[in-house]
Amino acid sequence: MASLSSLYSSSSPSLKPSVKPLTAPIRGADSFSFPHTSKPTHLLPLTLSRSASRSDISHTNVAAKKELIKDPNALWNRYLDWLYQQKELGLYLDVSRVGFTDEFVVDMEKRFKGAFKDMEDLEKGSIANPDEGRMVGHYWLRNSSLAPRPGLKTLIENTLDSICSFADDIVSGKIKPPSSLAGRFTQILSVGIGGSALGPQFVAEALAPDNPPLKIRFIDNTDPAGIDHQIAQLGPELASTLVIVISKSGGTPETRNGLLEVQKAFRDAGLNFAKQGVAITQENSLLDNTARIEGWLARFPMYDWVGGRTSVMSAVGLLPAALQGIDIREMLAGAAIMDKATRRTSLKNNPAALLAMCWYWASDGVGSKDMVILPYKDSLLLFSRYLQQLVMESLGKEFDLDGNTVNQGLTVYGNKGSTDQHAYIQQLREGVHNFFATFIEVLRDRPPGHDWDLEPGVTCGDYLFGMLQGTRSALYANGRESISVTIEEVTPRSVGALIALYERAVGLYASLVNINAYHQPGVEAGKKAAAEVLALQKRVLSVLNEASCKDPVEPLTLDEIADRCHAPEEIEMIYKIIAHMSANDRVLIAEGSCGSPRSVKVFLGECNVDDMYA
Ligand SMILES: O=P(O)(O)OC[C@H]1O[C@](O)(CO)[C@@H](O)[C@@H]1O
Repeated sequence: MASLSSLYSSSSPSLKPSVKPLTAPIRGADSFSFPHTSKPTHLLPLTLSRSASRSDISHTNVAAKKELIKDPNALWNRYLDWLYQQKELGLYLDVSRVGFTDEFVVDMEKRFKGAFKDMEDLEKGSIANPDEGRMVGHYWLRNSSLAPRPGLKTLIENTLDSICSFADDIVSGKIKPPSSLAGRFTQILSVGIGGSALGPQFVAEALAPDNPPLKIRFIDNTDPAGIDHQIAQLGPELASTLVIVISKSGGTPETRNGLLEVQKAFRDAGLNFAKQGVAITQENSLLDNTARIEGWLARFPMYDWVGGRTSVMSAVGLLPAALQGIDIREMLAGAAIMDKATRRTSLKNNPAALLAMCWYWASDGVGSKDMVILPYKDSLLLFSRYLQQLVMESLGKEFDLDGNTVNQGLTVYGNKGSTDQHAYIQQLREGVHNFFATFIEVLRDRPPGHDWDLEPGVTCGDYLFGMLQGTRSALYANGRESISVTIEEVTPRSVGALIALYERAVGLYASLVNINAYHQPGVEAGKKAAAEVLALQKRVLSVLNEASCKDPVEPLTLDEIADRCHAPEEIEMIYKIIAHMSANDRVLIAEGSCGSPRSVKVFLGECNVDDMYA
């Protein structure tokens, strides 16, 4: 394995914005109203600063709230007029409670021409991620014939076949764990973070049967206590645990740490990790090479042209799903149907375009309002967390494609209904008006034959339904806009479709606001800073070691340590490093009070003449 510092290496692209004026659209001052009652909405070229535009907009909404349609007939007609249905999937989209105007739609239809063209080019293999010089091909995963080269088509199909047959062999016990005590694999421990965890987590929560052939657990952080907890929960079943290490880059520090911790647990238990380890990563990545050299049980590919946050229909999401007994071909089929539906170039008949249009309307095309996702179904609990990365890592960008500073984004949060009704819906209805809601409704309450009336004529599911409809109405009555997505059941097909719907909506929205949705340059800054902290920690230890090897030992103040590290400007960070190490029983001894850092004097409990910290 490479050293920590090499794993932290940063490659943030240098984006130099030009000084062109910002031209972002906003809606007009009297625009928060429905057709028939509204004055025209204009998309104005904006040359003000962003803060100016935001305050203008919030005043707009407060003032215009009164203009919402209250007449039930007019609302019903709007509902009928805009209701979208995808028959094959049993999916409906209702945008009637978003207040866009006819004029806005006409303007957006023009803008969508460009967005549809961008999407068409992307699907044909254009370099849709220009900073990284990459194609963006997650749509090919569910329809390999779209792949721009025959070799890619074959790769996609072969990988899918090998996922299915490997999963079958594991589930059937044809491939067994090496320990003679373990009959067959019973558990999966998935190690990965971000897009290498969120998709598998969402799919597992949504679709895993009550008694899956293999149960799944996740290590998705570098929190030692969290890792210990997962391993402790496995207990003796570690011997029958398939460890799937997922990292597109193969060098993400948190994932590497998770792997090292799990490998140690295997060593401590006298188990052979390699015979239970599976890697999902790009060919020749650090992880891939490690898995190959150590002879892990299996390796599956990640592709350059699939981003982490859209990787759930690659081996990243499909392998864990198949091992849990989830029908992955149905997931892919649902996504493929949705892909077809969202390729249509008529705004009204394209559910992803309708979503993107509503986001644009509701957030003024500048993220001025947050998107609250409210699935009324426990199994969809993680949908909002999944969407948080998909939407925010894709749309949260400083620069647009022309280098203008735009600070774009759309904040996503949510949990589930009706639970949230007893948490934050109070603020949504009556408090600060900084959001729009998306209700995810599931028509089927529970499998047929299990329902019963807990009151005459009323089931438990009727309550859930009532809570959803009640909240939607109550929010609307107070001028809060909402979108409703309805599916018949939570199935592999509908989950695949939901994922595809939002992937496409994000892509279209990104085109509308002219940003690259497929890179994440901002994440690099935090990684780089973390690497610097760890490098400073090594210098601190080295300085302390030198002082502690003296006779007598020379305890150092924080100022002295900072001076000897040639980093006086880092004194606060040095204090935090020392406080953290001392809280964790390291060899370091700190005298004085942590509450008054100037009183602290530090030396090492052991002197290391070879200075292993240098
Ligand atoms: O799969 P990897 O390469 O380990 O990356 C994990 C996650 O880290 C990010 O790059 C952000 O740091 C995400 O985009 C990605 O999903």
